[in-house]
Amino acid sequence: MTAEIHNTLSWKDKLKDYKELMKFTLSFTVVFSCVICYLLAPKVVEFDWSRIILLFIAGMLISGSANAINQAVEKDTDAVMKRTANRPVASGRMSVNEAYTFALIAGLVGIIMMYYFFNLSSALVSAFSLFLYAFIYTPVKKISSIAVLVGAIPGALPCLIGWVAGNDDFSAGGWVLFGIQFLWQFPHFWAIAWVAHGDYSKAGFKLLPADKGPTKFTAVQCVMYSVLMVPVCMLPYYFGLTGIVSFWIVLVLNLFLIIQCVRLFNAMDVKSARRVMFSSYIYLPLVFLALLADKVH
Ligand code: HEM
Ligand SMILES: CC(C)=CCC/C(C)=C/CC/C(C)=C/COP(=O)(O)OP(=O)(O)O
Repeated sequence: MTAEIHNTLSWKDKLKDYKELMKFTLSFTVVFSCVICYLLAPKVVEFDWSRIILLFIAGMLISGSANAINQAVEKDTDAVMKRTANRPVASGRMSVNEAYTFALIAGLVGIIMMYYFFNLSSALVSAFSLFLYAFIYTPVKKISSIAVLVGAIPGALPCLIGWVAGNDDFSAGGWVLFGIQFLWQFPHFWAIAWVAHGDYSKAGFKLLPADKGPTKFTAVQCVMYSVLMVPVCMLPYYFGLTGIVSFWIVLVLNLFLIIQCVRLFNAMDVKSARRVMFSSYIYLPLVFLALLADKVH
C-alpha cells in the first residue's frame, strides 16, 4: 500500500517536472495564440475539433522542446534566480541529458505532425522558430538587451504558424497577427524584467533597455510599444478579416494597456510594473478572442 502511494506520488512529481520543463502556462498561451490565428485564416471555414487538437498537441510539443533546451542551457543561471531555482534541471532533479532527449523527441514529433497534418510551410516556420528561441535568443540573453527583440520573433511566429497551417500561404493577415503579438511582448517583458530586476542581475542577464536597470527609458518604451499597437490592432479590420465590434473592443483594451504603461511612467515603481505585467497577461487572450468571435466569413 505504501509502495503504491509512493509510486503514485513519484509519477505525479515527474509529471509536474515535465510540466515545468516545457513551461506549461507560457507554452499554453503561445499555442492558444497559434490556434486562434489558425481559426482566423479565411480558408479555415469550419470549427473542426480534431484539427484544433492536433495543432494544439504539435504546438505544445514544439514549444515544450524549445523550453526544455532553454532550461538545459540555462541550468546554472536558473539556479541562482528565486523565480527559476526550482526548475527540474536547475534544481538537479532532472539530468541535462533527459531534458535534451525530451527536447529532441518532442521537437521532431511536433514538426513532423505540422508537416503531416498541416503543411510543409508551417513545419518549416516551426523549426525556424524553435531554432531561433533555443539557439539564438537563449545565449544572447547574457550579452545584450537586443535579446528581447530576437526573442520576440519566435514569440510571435506561432501566430504566423497558425495562419500558414490554415491558409497554406504567407498572406498579409498572418503578418498582421504576427505584428500584434510581436509588439505586445515589449510591455509584457519589460514589466516582468522590472519586477524581477534583482533576480535577473544576480544571474548576469542584460535584458532591460538600460544597463542600470529600470529607468524612465524602460517606461517610455512600454508606452511607445503599447501606443504603436493601436494602429496595428486596427489592421485585421482594415484587411476585412474581422468586423467593427472587435475593432472597438480591441481599441478599448489597447487604451487600458496604454493607461497602465503611462501610470508606470508616472509612478516608476514595482507595484505599477506588476500591474502592467498582469494587464499584459489578460490583454492578449482577450484581443484574440474578440477577433475570433468577430471573424468575417
Ligand atoms: C520576448 C518575448 C518574451 C519574453 C522575454 C517573456 C518573458 C517571460 C518571463 C520571464 C515570464 C515569467 C514571469 C514570472 O515568472 O513571473 C513570462 C511569463 C509569461 N509569459 Fe512571457 N515572454 C515573452 C513572450 C511571451 C509570449 C509570446 C507569450 C504568449 C503568447 C507569453 C506569455 C506569458 C505568460 C502567459 C506568462 C505567465 C505564465 C508563466 O509565468 O509561465 N510570453 N514571460
Ligand atoms: C513554435 C515555437 C518553438 C515557438 C517558441 C515559442 C516560445 C517558447 C516563445 C517564448 C518567447 C520567449 C522569448 C519567452 C521568454 O523566455 P525566457 O527564456 O526569457 O524565460 P525564463 O527567464 O522564464 O527562462
